[in-house]
Amino acid sequence: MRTAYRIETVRAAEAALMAKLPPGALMDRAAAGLAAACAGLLGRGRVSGARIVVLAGSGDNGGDALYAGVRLARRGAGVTVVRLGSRVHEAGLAALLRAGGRVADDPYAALARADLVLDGITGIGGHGGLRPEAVPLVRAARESGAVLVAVDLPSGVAADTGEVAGEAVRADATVTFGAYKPGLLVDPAREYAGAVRLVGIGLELPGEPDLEALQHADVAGLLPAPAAESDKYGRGVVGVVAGSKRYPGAAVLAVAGALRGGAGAVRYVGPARDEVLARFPETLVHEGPPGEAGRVQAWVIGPGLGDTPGLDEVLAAEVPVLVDADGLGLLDPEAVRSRPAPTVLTPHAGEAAQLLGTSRERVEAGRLAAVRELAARFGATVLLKGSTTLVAAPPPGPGAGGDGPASGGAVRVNPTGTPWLATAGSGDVLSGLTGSLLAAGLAPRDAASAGAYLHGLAARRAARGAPVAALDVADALPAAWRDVAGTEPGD
Ligand SMILES: NC(=O)C1=CN([C@@H]2O[C@H](COP(=O)(O)OP(=O)(O)OC[C@H]3O[C@@H](n4cnc5c(N)ncnc54)[C@H](O)[C@@H]3O)[C@@H](O)[C@H]2O)[C@@H](O)CC1
Ligand SMILES: Nc1ncnc2c1ncn2[C@@H]1O[C@H](COP(=O)(O)OP(=O)(O)O)[C@@H](O)[C@H]1O
Ligand SMILES: [K+]
Repeated sequence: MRTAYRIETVRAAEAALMAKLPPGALMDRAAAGLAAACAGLLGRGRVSGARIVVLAGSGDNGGDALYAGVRLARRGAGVTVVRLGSRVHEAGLAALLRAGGRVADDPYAALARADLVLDGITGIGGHGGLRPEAVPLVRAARESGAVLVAVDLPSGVAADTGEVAGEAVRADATVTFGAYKPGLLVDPAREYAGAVRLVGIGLELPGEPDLEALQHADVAGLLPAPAAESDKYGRGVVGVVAGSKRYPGAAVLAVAGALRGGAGAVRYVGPARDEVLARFPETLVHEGPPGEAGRVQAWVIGPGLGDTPGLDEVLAAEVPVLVDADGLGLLDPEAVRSRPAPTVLTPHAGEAAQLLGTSRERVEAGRLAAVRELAARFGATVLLKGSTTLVAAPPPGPGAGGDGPASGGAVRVNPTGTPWLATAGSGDVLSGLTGSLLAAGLAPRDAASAGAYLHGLAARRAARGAPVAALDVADALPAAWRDVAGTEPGD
């Protein structure tokens, strides 16, 4: 599990640790890790003679960068400091000057010649994005061809939310201290961070993070496996209400996902029975209303459904329900909140915007806030799809499903996937898959995060650098499942 903590928590852990250590010890640890990472990026034997520029802001983030500069200067690098703001970390600057570093006469000339630039403008103390005077320097650093290394965070991004107001440093790599910050894992900020390396500085952090990303072994521990005596009903039946005369394909895709999600049987309800059966003869089909379809342990409703017949009936069922696509358009928060069984909503940013009464752009700029807000408003587990897929469980309530702690618990960020997934119908596969995991007995937050994980992995396998169609993703799900399930704990 990869975990991330917000600024307040990191600062509290830092304060507790600093109280036990001599002054400067933590910054020294951070600078040592940073310098080692820079040496690695420059390459073996390339530190001596390397031209390094430190962009130093006024806080401790600049201090880290300056002390890393000291270590690199002692190994023979030529280190030049560009001061931003009225003051810099004076002890750090003095140490760097003693080690042979100097303050740049012409910052742009220094940047143009640099092999590596350290962005020490702001870290977790930054607010309000890059200031105007920093913008041209950051652009010059980006255009210079030097390796651009962000210290703790790319300056200009919001550590807690992943939001980026205006310009920010686009780093090749970020060396972060003590803990990942949410912004390093959530777009748009994630994209600015480049390759992220965590340097341990000995922080003791709380057991419950603000954000977590499952890894193979975590997902392996969640996936259902049939016992020797399981029958198909024991493994769970997932009901899929999807498709319409206009969009029969959505039904086929949702069923394709559902058949690969671990349920023992898939029941399809809707007008696309012929299309579904032609492709998947193993599907149980039903043409009447969902309530008469027979036993079902979890419902998926919405993909390609048009005007959503059956939504009220499905929501009335006392089993988990996943609502996607067209089903989301008519959703009444109170109807969802008052359900005794869990509900999972799987909007993309546009659908989330509609549900929240805001714009798509605002959802994409502030995904974490949007997913938390939706989970609270609907009392549902929400899987917000997109370039960073997030899963938030609701705060406790009738529909919470009992798997989230008091606050709703950590938001999960999905680490798999590929931009090739942005293809029509791939969301239908995901809703079928996730519904199937729900029917197999996974708790809502686990079903949603394991579903997103497998879906993203399958897409990567299917794509391997080329376009994929949604059905290719569904076809790659068993291989993705095997990759994950074959993982030993700790892998
Ligand atoms: N507290 C600790 O024990 C440790 C802190 N460390 C470093 O310290 C950093 C936090 O240091 P600080 O709290 O001093 O904060 P920062 O260095 O992140 O930034 C605060 C300073 O930047 C200025 N500032 C704020 N927003 C700005 C903006 N948009 N543009 C330009 N300047 C801006 C503020 O006036 C303040 O002087 C961490 O990110 C990390 O790099 C590490 O050394 C590890 C240990
Ligand atoms: N830029 C992106 N990078 C990675 N994955 C993406 C990106 N954009 C969309 N996706 C993923 O693609 C899928 C698209 O689903 P959705 O928007 O519901 O499309 P559809 O309704 O056509 O099925 C989701 O799993 C989503 O997370
Ligand atoms: K920085």
